[in-house]
Amino acid sequence: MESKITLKCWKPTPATIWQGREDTEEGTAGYRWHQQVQCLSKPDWPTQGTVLLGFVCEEGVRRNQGRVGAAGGPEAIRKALANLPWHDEIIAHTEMVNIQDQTIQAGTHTLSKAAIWDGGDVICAEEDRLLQADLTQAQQTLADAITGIFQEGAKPMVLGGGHEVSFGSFLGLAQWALCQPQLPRIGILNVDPHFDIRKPGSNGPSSGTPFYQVAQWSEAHKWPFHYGCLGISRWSNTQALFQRADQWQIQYRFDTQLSEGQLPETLSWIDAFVAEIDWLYLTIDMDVFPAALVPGVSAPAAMGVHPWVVEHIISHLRQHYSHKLMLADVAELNPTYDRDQISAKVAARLVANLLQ
Ligand SMILES: N=CN[C@@H](CCC(=O)O)C(=O)O
Ligand SMILES: [Mn+2]
Ligand SMILES: [Mn+2]
Repeated sequence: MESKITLKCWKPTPATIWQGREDTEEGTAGYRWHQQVQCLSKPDWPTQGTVLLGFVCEEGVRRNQGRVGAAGGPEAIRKALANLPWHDEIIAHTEMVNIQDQTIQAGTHTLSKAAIWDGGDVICAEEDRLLQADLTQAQQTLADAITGIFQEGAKPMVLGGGHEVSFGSFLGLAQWALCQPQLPRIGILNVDPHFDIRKPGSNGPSSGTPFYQVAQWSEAHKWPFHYGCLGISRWSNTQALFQRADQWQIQYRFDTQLSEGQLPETLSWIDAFVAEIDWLYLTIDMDVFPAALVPGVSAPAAMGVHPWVVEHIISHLRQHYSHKLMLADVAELNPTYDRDQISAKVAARLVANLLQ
């Protein structure tokens, strides 16, 4: 089934992005991601596996007075992913086609979990950047793509884009929740020094407002607002934001509580958060990491959380809550300010750790 997304806002990924080293002497055991990921030429979603979906958008960052460049995030993440070693079962390309065409009989293969498709990009068109409607339209297109992927039986993994990606990601999962016989409780876990609960200003929603928008949407739909933040910096949020976080009973841990030594407490905090929900949406803002390690972001953090800690969090979620972890995205990678692709490589590792 072709999903009803606005094709004006969607582009397939050129297969040429998926390039890298080839260790031919090792056979398939030497494969990397570029030898396994298959690009979809149309938004005609597969019935299994994971679909990488880019959100080519920095309009929210611009409106939030940030350094633009995050629209280049999805391409930079794909290029960094391309050369990573593949750590799952190998699927022959003909089998990928067959999986998509559903011509393989059920039970004749065990490879469906390993399939990773490149589902192209949702675009916030450059020529229309000054129009609020287009950010909203891009977020809605992303949401519809996500819902369509779930409907077909696959899972989306979203590559941002500014953190305005999160309103689209949430909406996509929420639309899928509304299709369920019993409404699941959705929780959002944001790994970020910022709450991103600013009130939209006169220029509309931005990268600083996504969870304010989620809170409003939830209130309008009489849904509870389960929102937790890991890595909040005292020095990256004003009193107004802390007051709103308290008023909305947002649960959070500070960056100063996220050292490796404090992992047991952090993982217990996560256990308590996840116990209250049925579906988890994980969003990782790349500006949570120290700028010295991850310089390629819109708003760099002076100190931040070490990537090891975030990798531990991902392993914990995968090990204990893979049945609840429905959706993840990575936001705010800005290749314009990157150095030797190191930020893109950190983002790619996070994505790879979430999937393999
Ligand atoms: N996505 C969020 N961005 C931060 C930006 C902070 C800054 O520019 O320093 C925020 O709105 O709080
Ligand atoms: Mn953010
Ligand atoms: Mn942030």
